[in-house]
Amino acid sequence: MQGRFHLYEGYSLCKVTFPMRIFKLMGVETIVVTNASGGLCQDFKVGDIMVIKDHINLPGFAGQHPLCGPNDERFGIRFPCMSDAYSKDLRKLVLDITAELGYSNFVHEGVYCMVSGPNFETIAEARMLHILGSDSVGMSTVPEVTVAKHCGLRVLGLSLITNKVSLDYSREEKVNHEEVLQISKMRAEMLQNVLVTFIARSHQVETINNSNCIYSNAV
Ligand SMILES: O=P(O)(O)O[C@H]1O[C@H](CO)[C@@H](O)[C@H]1O
Ligand SMILES: Nc1nc2[nH]cnc2c(=O)[nH]1
Repeated sequence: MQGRFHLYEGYSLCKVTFPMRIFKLMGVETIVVTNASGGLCQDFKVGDIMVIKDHINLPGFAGQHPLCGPNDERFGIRFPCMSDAYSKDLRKLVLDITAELGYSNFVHEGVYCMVSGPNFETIAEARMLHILGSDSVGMSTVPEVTVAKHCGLRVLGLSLITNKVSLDYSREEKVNHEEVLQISKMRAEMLQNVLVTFIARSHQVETINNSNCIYSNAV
């Protein structure tokens, strides 16, 4: 896919996640999700890639959850497990690939937190998210991954750190969407290299077949 639907654009989470169920019905088994996010982890630098190892579904805590409502048993169970939403095998494969490509210095694993947006975080909000265990924050991905996991798709998630989120009242810099787009363009080729190699090698991971799907926005 080129682009995605966002909650902040006014789409329901049912619409935001609809492509996942279409992919499932098409026979796709694995999805690769990419996004842009703000770095909360102080070790992260602008331009780093975060391999998503877990997420925090903040809108979900407030009842904005794509699986609310009657459960469609054709896709998955009522109470799905979410503790392994991001495949360990796929994470290992992509970490091996980035090491081989010489990218290790700017690739990390971390926890992505979804907020609804559309505003960027206040400093107090950013501090709270950091304390809660988030390494980066963005406005997408989590609903799609939740629905993908619900219907048995395997997920690889890559997040490009496009800006550092300010946790400090004395810092003057302000995040803006142009910066997000600019860093995304800057890193597009590198991410493409990673993904092309990942797809070529994905047969090495036992249960992957060739039915992979890339689902990205900013990159
Ligand atoms: O759509 P993704 O890649 O998550 O992009 C992120 O960047 C945009 C804000 O600059 C928001 O859409 C946010 O979610
Ligand atoms: N919420 C949020 N989304 C982003 N997308 C890219 N950067 C950011 C950020 O700092 N905060």
